[in-house]
Amino acid sequence: MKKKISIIGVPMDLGQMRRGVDMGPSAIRYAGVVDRLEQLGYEIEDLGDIEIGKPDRDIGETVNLRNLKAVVVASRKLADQVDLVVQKGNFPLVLGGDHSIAIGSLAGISKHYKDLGVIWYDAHGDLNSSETSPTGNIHGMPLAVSLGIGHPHLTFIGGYAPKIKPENIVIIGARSLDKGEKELIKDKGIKVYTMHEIDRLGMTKVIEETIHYLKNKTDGVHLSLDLDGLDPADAPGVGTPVIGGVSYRESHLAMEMLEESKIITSAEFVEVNPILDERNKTAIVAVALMGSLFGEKLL
Ligand SMILES: NC(=[NH2+])NCCC[C@H](N)C(=O)O
Ligand SMILES: [Mn+2]
Ligand SMILES: [Mn+2]
Repeated sequence: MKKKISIIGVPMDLGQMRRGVDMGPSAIRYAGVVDRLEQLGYEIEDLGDIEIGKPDRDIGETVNLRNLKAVVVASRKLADQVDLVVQKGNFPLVLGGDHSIAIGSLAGISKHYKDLGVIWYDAHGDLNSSETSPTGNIHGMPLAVSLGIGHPHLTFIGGYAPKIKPENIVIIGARSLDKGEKELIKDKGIKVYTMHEIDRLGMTKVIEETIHYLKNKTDGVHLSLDLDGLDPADAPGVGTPVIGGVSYRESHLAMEMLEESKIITSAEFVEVNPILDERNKTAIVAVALMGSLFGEKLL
């Protein structure tokens, strides 16, 4: 029997400065996510969107943490929703919204696992804190926050920290890392497949190794897929594009292999910005990748 999928939209744009990423969930729904997954035989429950507040007016102690208060409030709401979905035994599928939403997703999911694994499919490490961030944008911080690094208002969402262990993380697609992020990766021994390794090994080997690396030490794996992990030629509708990324074909293969492995227990697709997109291409790509992740086959 197939698991029921619960979709949660998070129209969050406060974790960065490009307007339009709040329309990501609409763009992904418009690209037909519900029909696509229903056709695969899943029962879909669309829980609608989490309510996102207004940008913070006062800066105060939140220097280099843009909109900290509003991000915290939204993350708590998302964590509660995701928590309920996992409690019900459904598969949480979170649609973003900027990548700061991973803070809430992981806060709601991780409490249900002893050793949650995370696959971070992204051009970036998102391992900054207010001390290392060159921008103050919280979407560049969620993976660090989930490791318990950062402002306590963020790291303690859900009432516990850390959410994940460094040895249970695999980053795939990295090609833009800030100085502090590189230091953290070395310091914590986080497994990273940069574009260099993807070029050298090929995606098949990268995903085989990733599955092997996570399979026996984790009791669940969350896929956090930032569409900017893909090359901007295939996914132009993102706020922080970086050339030289993973192709659509490679990403498609990665999703199929993850589906076959049955290790993925929750997922989020983030940073879809229809304002910056070309005819909703990036949302269409996101939905195609979701199709593969949930078992779509040509024959
Ligand atoms: N989720 C993302 N797109 N993150 C981009 C982060 C870019 C940069 N490293 C920063 O900290 O601002
Ligand atoms: Mn990114
Ligand atoms: Mn990201």
